[in-house]
Amino acid sequence: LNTWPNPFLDELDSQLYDRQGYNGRNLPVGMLFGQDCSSFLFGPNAGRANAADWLRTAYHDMATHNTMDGTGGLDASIRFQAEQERPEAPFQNAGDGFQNTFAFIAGLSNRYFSLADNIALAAVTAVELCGGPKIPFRGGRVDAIEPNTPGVPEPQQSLEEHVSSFSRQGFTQEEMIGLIACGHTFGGVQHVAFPDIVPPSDDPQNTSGNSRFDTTFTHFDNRIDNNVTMSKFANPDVFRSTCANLLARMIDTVPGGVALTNVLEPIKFKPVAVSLVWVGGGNIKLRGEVRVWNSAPSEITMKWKARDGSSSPSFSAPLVQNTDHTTDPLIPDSPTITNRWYEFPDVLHNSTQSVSEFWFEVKNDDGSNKVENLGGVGYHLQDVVMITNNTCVGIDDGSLVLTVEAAIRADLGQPSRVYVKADETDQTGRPNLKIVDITAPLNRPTIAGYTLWGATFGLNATGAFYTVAVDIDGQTYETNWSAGSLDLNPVLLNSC
Ligand code: HEM
Repeated sequence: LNTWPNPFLDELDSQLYDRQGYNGRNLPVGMLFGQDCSSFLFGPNAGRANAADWLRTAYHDMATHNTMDGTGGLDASIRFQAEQERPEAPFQNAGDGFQNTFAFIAGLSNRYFSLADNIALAAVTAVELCGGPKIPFRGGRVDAIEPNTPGVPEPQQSLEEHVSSFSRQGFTQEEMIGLIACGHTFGGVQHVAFPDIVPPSDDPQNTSGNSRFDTTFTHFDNRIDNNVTMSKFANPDVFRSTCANLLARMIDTVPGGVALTNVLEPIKFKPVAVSLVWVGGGNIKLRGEVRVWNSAPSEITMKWKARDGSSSPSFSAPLVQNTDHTTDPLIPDSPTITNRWYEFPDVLHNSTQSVSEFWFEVKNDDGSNKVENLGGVGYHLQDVVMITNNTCVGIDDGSLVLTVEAAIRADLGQPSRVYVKADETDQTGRPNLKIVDITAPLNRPTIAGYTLWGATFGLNATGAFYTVAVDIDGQTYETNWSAGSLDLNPVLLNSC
């Protein structure tokens, strides 16, 4: 895919592959990085595990799907209290596993990573980090804005009812048996949720009275005690590959009209958090890093072109590997993969010359050379708008306050609109964009071809991503930066 930048795919890639280490995403923390999958939101002695809650949440969210009319599916509608407390079906959504899952993942979503993608990835993370197989992952799920019609199977229903319910969800009887087995390798049934099925517990290590489906309730394996229909799954490889398939289909069961991405493959050479920043006095810097997948180039050189498309041998500087920055994608069944990070060169560019395009020459550790230029296209930048290093985030009375200062090119004429887009959540926890217009400065001197615009405002925000957008002559130009990359953008470390 030669469309760069693509912040949506970049973010999905980070969520899935920057699992442990630098830039590490937070879902794996819920598994304590797979080292001890017994970890539970409310401490160790409840006899419960996040892994079980996260997988069960994904299934119950999906189980409302109706293949006939395309309604329901994995769309985060399980977050609505109404869906968790269905009066017509007191058993199906019993227990606190859904609230627990949302308590963990709330705030980890953003404009590129919906709550529904988050639920799907939480299930994948639980299975992959707790001994299970790698599950193909796609992104692009859309969050429901209201509860779905009921549809989760209930424990007291007959086998026929279960078969017809799974058929409505898009699974055959055999797939139903498989999916339940794959799900019930984790966790158990809680006394607090099902007092008629499970007796109370006086075990101080199991205060919720969780009666486990098997003895390895925090480990993904084919041990599911007392299940005679499962002889095929006695072969652990068959169990793993069947579960990988069924669980992928489960999380990809989405409402009609929702288009998912292709299965994500790691971006092998990934420029991250790239932006031009105005550092004052007519000088700009090109900030960013490159994540290199599982190799250790001996040298990476950045080359660039000026705004007018010209280049010169002096438009060249080495990237510096930051040896503190490594990530492990924790891919099951793969040998240890180490991803390394290289920082863009700290070069001052003159704003009248500027930068319009860059690419890299890579010397690999085996002596071979490679040019990274998106297959000849090059990484293209806009320089119409950039933030300045007076941009900062502060806290006032416990709330986030964002101060934005943007340098906007003067030679293209007067912008019809300049506005900031910042991540917020709505009252149901769904990611939402706050859009704030910046009014034109009163007397605006032009410095080296740029005019400075600014605004300060409060945010009810997760503060994940920020954008300044400029409309000029029917065109929109945007610069993006993220709070997650604070130390990539030291400008943001300036507290206001
Ligand atoms: C006929 C279908 C199903 C029925 C009747 C059923 C029933 C149940 C019940 C009664 C519990 C106990 C819940 C609690 O005490 O909190 C449970 C737990 C669980 N279920 Fe299912 N289930 C079904 C299918 C599935 C599927 C397809 C999956 C996932 C692929 C799944 C994953 C889980 C997990 C992970 C737990 C453990 C939760 C924990 O320990 O906190 N279930 N199930």
